[in-house]
Amino acid sequence: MAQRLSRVRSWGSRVFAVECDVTTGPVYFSVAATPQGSGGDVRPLGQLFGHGKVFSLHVHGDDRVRAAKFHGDVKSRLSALPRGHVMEMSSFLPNQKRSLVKGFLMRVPADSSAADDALLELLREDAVHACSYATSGDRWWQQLLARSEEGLVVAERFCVAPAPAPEHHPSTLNIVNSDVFYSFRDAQQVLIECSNIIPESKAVLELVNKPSDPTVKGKFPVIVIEGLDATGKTTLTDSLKGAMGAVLLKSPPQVLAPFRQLFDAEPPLIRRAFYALGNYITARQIARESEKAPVIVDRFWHSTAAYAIATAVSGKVGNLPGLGSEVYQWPGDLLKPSLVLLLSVSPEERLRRLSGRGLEKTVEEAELEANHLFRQKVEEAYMRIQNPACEVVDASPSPDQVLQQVLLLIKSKCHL
Ligand SMILES: Nc1ncnc2c1ncn2[C@@H]1O[C@H](COP(=O)(O)OP(=O)(O)OP(=O)(O)O)[C@@H](O)[C@H]1O
Ligand SMILES: Nc1ccn([C@@H]2O[C@H](COP(=O)(O)O)[C@@H](O)[C@H]2O)c(=O)n1
Repeated sequence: MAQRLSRVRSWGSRVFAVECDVTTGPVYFSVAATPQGSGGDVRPLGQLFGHGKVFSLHVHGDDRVRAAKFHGDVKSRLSALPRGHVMEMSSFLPNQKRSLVKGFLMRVPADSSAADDALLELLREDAVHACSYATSGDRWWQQLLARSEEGLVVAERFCVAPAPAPEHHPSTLNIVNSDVFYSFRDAQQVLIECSNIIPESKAVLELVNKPSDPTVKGKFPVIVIEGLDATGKTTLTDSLKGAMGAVLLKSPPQVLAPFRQLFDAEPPLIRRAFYALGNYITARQIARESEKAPVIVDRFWHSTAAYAIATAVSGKVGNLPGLGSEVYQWPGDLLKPSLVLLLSVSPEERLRRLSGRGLEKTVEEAELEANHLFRQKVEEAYMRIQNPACEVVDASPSPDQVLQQVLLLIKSKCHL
């Protein structure tokens, strides 16, 4: 057990955050080997641990690809438990980047034995740390569980105390290089690490590995059109192509289309690295085509970063990293467009356009519809990305009016 604990660096100084309600924010607590003066409101702890049986699980491990895959596996196994309620739970060292470990808090009725069986099975994996919660006297205890011949046993226990909310939401600690990649090499490294378990990674790596200098664009302007789905990007980019005699490119590029569905089903680490690499392929195409004509690009790095940040940061828009944070910086080795335009329509108009189109939605698109908070976070993250920042375009008028408005903007910003 000592060996198991040693892998969880500084367990005693970790803070735990449980997302009970995304609108009110997480409940924070810390643990210590001996009781400490609580000095905080203990009622949320009672509300968290005091109903039925409560367990928490964290997936640690040095192999980040395996840990990411296993985390998804744990979630589906816990979610399948009858009469269970699963909440996101993370543990972290306050203000320490890359210290976040993701996990779950699970509540089941007191008479349920299914959860014990599931934990016993999961604890076969070294990377899993499971705890139960119990009260004695006026204190709550976190009990680290281990497998034994008799079943689950308590190996060690820690006293729980309320902890103050950190300055920044904990999910922001691990965005860099887990959700958003700021160099070709960092994204490429994830797919290299995946090659054994996802053979298609090798084919993607071969497509991106072609040598060239992707940061340099040609003499013609490069205009990126961004926005949530159904804001009119396809309609506008097609019209701009005709009106400007431009070349139309997309990110992810067509060559990655056969792999997209597969990578969309992978955990964020792998999925986001795939989209990041797609931008470098598109950048190469932009560099080549902008030597000959203006280039219009349907989605680029703003989309990759904004969706990734909005997904990684749970809860309210206020939980996003602040304006000026490093997470909104453009990758130093990625070609910079001349202009980025963000199409914006009201949520009602977007839904009208989505339903009018009647196409099948991706899971993420379906979530956008259901989750107002998520949509707000994606739009806010789009607008916080810097250098180049995007110009917001009101895309609610008719297609032709939007086209004329955008042509004028391009003329003035790109000095055409
Ligand atoms: N200015 C507009 N006014 C009214 N309807 C529009 C306008 N622009 C596009 N639409 C309609 O809205 C729907 C979505 O448009 P479009 O496919 O261009 O959006 P998109 O941003 O490319 O979506 P996605 O990202 O999901 O591919 C289509 O049915 C399209 O005809
Ligand atoms: N450059 C990009 C483009 C897309 N994504 C991800 O794809 C989804 C939206 O794509 P559509 O084809 O539906 O427009 C969205 O969920 C993004 O996560 C990306 O990451 N980078």
